Amino acid sequence: MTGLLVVTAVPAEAEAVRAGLTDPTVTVRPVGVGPAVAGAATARLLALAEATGHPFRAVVSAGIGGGFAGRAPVGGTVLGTRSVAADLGAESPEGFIPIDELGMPPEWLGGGPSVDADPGLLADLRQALPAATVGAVLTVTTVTGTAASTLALADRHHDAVAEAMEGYGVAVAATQAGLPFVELRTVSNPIGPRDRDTWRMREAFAALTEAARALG
Ligand SMILES: O=C(O)c1cccc(C(=O)CC[C@H]2O[C@@H](n3cnc4c(=O)[nH]cnc43)[C@H](O)[C@@H]2O)c1
Repeated sequence: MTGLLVVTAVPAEAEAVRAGLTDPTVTVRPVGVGPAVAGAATARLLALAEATGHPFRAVVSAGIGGGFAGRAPVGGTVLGTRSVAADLGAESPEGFIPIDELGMPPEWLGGGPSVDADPGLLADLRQALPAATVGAVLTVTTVTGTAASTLALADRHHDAVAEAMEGYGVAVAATQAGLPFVELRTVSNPIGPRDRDTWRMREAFAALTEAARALG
């Protein structure tokens, strides 16, 4: 049995995680942006590891993300209680309808539109990262960039503290492989009207390196 698989979206996130690791059994791979490519690439990594007799024991979706104002500060660390496919559903004149309210059976969704973090893995990371904000992390395929959509998401998900673009896809891949999963994010920007000048990538990458010390 090999160690933990940590997947990030982009190589810069993977480098930030590697810089903080103290456990040599942790494998870090950048798998691409968005839930589809990240989920497919994670599934392939897990299958290859299994086929070569070195299966991973757990999967972490890690990287930077946006934080909901008042819930997760820029520069801070977030541990996901669950990863939610927040824009999977249907628009209607009355507003967004989540996929699970459209009458589709959960098995068509790989278990449902939200995957819970493994309780043991989450508890270990909470202990190692006591300052982290703990709550749901939304997975979106479009970065939220208006006040109206920020409000709608925050209203729909009272437990949500952050959003990113890969967690749910990686969570489905881990779950289908029967492996524990958790999402770890550091906050690079507030969620809201798009203003690239407010993004604090350097702080978020530094926080990711610090948080990675807890992995393994
Ligand atoms: O949005 C941009 O302008 C942009 C340009 C170049 C690079 C990036 C990234 O490296 C983002 C990678 C990764 O970050 C996550 N992320 C960060 N902030 C948010 C957010 O507010 N909402 C959703 N996702 C966010 C996401 O997981 C990306 O894959 C960005």
